[in-house]
Amino acid sequence: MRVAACQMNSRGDKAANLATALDLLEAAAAEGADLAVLPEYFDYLGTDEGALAAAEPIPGPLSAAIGDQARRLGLWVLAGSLHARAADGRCSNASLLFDREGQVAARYDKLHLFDIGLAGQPSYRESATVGGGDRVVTAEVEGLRAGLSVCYDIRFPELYRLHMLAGARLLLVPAAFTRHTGRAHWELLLRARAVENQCFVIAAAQVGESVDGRACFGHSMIIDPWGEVLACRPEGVGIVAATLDLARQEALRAELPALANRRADVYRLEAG
Ligand SMILES: O=C(O)CNC(=O)[C@H](CS)NC(=O)CCC(=O)C(=O)O
Repeated sequence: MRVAACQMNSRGDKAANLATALDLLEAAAAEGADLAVLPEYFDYLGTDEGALAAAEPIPGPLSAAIGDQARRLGLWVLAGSLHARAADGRCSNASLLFDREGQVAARYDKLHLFDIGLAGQPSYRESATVGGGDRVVTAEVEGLRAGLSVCYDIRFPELYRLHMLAGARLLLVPAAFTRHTGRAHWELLLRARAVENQCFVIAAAQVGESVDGRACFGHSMIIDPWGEVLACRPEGVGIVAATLDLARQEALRAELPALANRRADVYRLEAG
C-alpha cells in the first residue's frame, strides 16, 4: 500500500484552495498512491466570519468536487477536514473519506476543539464557530482499518487507543498545527501514537502564514509502527509519499505483543 500526505497553505480564497487540493491529489496519484490525505481545513483558513461563510452542507459542491477527483484518479482520498455547515448556524470540522469510486465511505467530526491561550502567543477558540463531534470513527481503506482524527486530537491518546482496539493499522491525522506548538510537540506526539499503537501514521499539515500572526508548522510526515519517519516535507506546498510495509507491521505486532500485554483488567480508577 502506498500513501501520500498533501501539505497546503490554505488561505481565504476557497476556489484557489480547492484548485491546489485537486492538483496535489493528481500529484499523489502520479506518485502511485492508493490513498492521499489532505490537511485540516484545506477548504479555508482565515477569519471566524469567513469560516462560517465558507461552510457548506455535506453533500455539497465542495464534497462533490473532491469525490469527482477521487473517482477520476481511482484514488482513496481523505478530505482532511473542511467546514461543514451545522444545524445551529455553527460548523463542524469534518473529515470525509472517499473511496476509489468517489463515494463517501466515512465521516468523522473533530472531537477535541482547540480552545487554548498560551502566554505570548495568539489565542485560539475553535468552539466559538465549531461544534465538536460525538463519535469515534474507524473505516476500512483497501481492506485495512484506519482511525480518523484531526489535529488537536493527537494530544488525546485515548482516542487512538480506541482506534487500535477497533483493529486500526493506519492512523490518519490531517492538521493545521501551530508553528509554536509544532516545533515542540508535533513529531513527538505523532511518533508516540505510531509506536504505542503499532500503527502507520499519515499526517498531512498546513504550512505557513494564515491570518492575525498565525502560522502553521508544516512537516507533513508518514511514520511507520516502529516510529521511524519514512517521509517528511518540512516546508512548502506539495506532497510526501511512502510505501507501507504491512508484513513488517504484522511481524512487529507478533514480536512485541503490546496489544496482548495490556492490563485491561485493572485499567480503572478506584473510587476515593
Ligand atoms: O491555525 C489556524 O489558523 C487554524 N487552526 C486550526 O484550524 C485548528 C483548530 S483552531 N488547529 C489546531 O487544532 C491546532 C492544534 C495545535 O496546534 C496543538 O495541539 O498544538
